[in-house]
Amino acid sequence: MEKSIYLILENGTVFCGKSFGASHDVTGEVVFTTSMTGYVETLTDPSYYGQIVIQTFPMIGNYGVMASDFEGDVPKLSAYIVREWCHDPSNFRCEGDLDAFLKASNVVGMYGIDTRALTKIIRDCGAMNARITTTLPEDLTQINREIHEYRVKDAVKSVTCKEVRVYKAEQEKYNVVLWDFGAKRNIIRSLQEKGCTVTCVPASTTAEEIMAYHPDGIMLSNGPGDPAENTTIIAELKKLCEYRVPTFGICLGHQLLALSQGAKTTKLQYGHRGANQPARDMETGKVYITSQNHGYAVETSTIPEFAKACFINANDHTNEGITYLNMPVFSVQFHPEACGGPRDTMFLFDRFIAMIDQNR
Ligand SMILES: NC(=O)CC[C@H](N)C(=O)O
Repeated sequence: MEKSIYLILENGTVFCGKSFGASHDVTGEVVFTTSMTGYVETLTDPSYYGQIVIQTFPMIGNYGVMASDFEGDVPKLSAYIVREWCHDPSNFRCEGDLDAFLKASNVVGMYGIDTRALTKIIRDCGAMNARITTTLPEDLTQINREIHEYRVKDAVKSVTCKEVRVYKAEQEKYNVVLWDFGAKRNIIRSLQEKGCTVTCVPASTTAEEIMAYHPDGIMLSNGPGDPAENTTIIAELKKLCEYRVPTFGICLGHQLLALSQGAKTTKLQYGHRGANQPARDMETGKVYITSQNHGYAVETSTIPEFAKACFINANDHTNEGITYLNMPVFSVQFHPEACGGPRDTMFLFDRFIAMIDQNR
């Protein structure tokens, strides 16, 4: 029999569920993702660092876990909540089940709770902190204070690569530096497919050090945490932009780029996390279905006059992309590299390559 465990939300609500995966107490920000598939990518996406992730889809794990779908080396999220997990996955690529994977990765899992009720609370009250605990004390005052005070610290520093790594393209045509703030692997794969040899550099790299690689293009990766906290990176990025090298930013990369050019970011009520978020191309009016995972957004009214918004979210009209008019630079809030999610916006990698070609 699995043990009972408790989820204590910052607003005082307590859910009782069952334990799977690792079993220890953990605190984090609770967020939900609406993806129906792609849970392996969700579990290993470094952008979830410090978060307790809820899957709104009721049954998770039916095709098992396979290392070739990982988006990072190991899971960085704090805990994982599902309605029900699949004990007997079926898939020719399956290498193990969800429970074994969470145990091996030391990630706390919770199942058997009403994830719909939980998601409704997050939708109404906004993303909030929570604690998962094996023992529920009678007096919650102390725990409630700790939950309330919890903040993710050093998010980017905790997930960036420790040293430079080079990923060769089969037929190398371009040399791209990927500034790694917690990059998903499919960004690297997508660039390699386009003939880019990718030099992945740690978040602490300076603009001068990046320029020393003589890059044809620069890719700014996704990553965890509050974008505005990365003040050193933002200052380096401002310097880097002055070299006018073709640059493409994704998610956190998009936010950092905007911040470096004087725009502001705000926290969304409960963020966009899922595989069917609609992003409207503001020039053509065409709507693309995109994969997303973010809790912050660039405030449209703060976008500088030398830039223009090029995508907006068709649900809540928040900014989803910016093109800079004074330099060969553009960025998007969603994930064109997909995984898990639709490949509708893969063409943005071609746009980046075209920018590089034009600049040569
Ligand atoms: N996936 C990402 O890059 C997320 C960016 C940022 N941490 C946010 O939550 O908004």
